[in-house]
Amino acid sequence: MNGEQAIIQERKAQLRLRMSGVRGTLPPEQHREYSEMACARAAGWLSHNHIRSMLVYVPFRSELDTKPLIEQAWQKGIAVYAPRCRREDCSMTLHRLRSWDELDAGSYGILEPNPLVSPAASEEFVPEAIFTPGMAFDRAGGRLGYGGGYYDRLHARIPFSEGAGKLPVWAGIGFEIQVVEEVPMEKTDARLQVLITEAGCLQINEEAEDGTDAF
Ligand SMILES: Nc1nc2c(c(=O)[nH]1)N(C=O)[C@@H](CNc1ccc(C(=O)N[C@@H](CCC(=O)O)C(=O)O)cc1)CN2
Ligand SMILES: Nc1ncnc2c1ncn2[C@@H]1O[C@H](COP(=O)(O)OP(=O)(O)OP(=O)(O)O)[C@@H](O)[C@H]1O
Repeated sequence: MNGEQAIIQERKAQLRLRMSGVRGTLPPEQHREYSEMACARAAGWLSHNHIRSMLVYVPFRSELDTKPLIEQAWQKGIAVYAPRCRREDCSMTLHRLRSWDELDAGSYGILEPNPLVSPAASEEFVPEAIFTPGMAFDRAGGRLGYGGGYYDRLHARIPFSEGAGKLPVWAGIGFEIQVVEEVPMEKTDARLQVLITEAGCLQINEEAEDGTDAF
């Protein structure tokens, strides 16, 4: 690790500390209302872009509740996939999710698809949209996760998938209170193309000026 990377990682650690409690400050009623508003925006965005398959996180801790989005997608016949963590190498496998019964407590206590009921999709499979979780986001596509690098690794693998046709659109979905001025980004961190919150759906078009890759 070089000095510049070490500084960015230290800034990320500080931002994680600052943001870790923020989502939890939303009163339950607001948490539910904002989750529904953001999910409705996300569902509208899917329709507008004729998206037929998506990867989406199943919420844990105080994350935005993506269940209304998943149910909307089921109703519209959009194929829903959820990730399963492999802690050994911080990678994720993608599993088709057809009902809530297919989920079990997995890594970190996150509800994940039971692989016996829903086997992993092939490594070549690429969903048309990927909704990422985050502790913080910025308006230039910056995203801060829990620090496992799970989504960065997924991004690193997908463009190189054998036979991958269209690349997915990467969209962050979270609460407006999670949007900060700037998330520190390393070279391996990819930027989101869309940011959806209860307040709006932001299309991020600008070229990054710091050399970080776009999702
Ligand atoms: N709903 C959801 N699913 C997700 C993610 C997410 O952010 N949200 N992830 C996004 O990448 C991955 C899981 N990443 C995680 C990484 C660390 C910890 C965690 O609890 N870390 C401890 C400290 C270290 C440890 O116990 O190993 C902590 O925060 O206290 C949780 C999830 C994949 N699935
Ligand atoms: N493509 C990759 N291959 C290997 N290691 C990677 C890759 N991308 C990121 N990493 C490493 O993973 C670690 C965590 O990265 P980072 O802090 O960006 O996680 P995060 O985006 O907050 O987490 P997550 O994606 O799990 O929510 C860092 O040490 C980073 O160098």
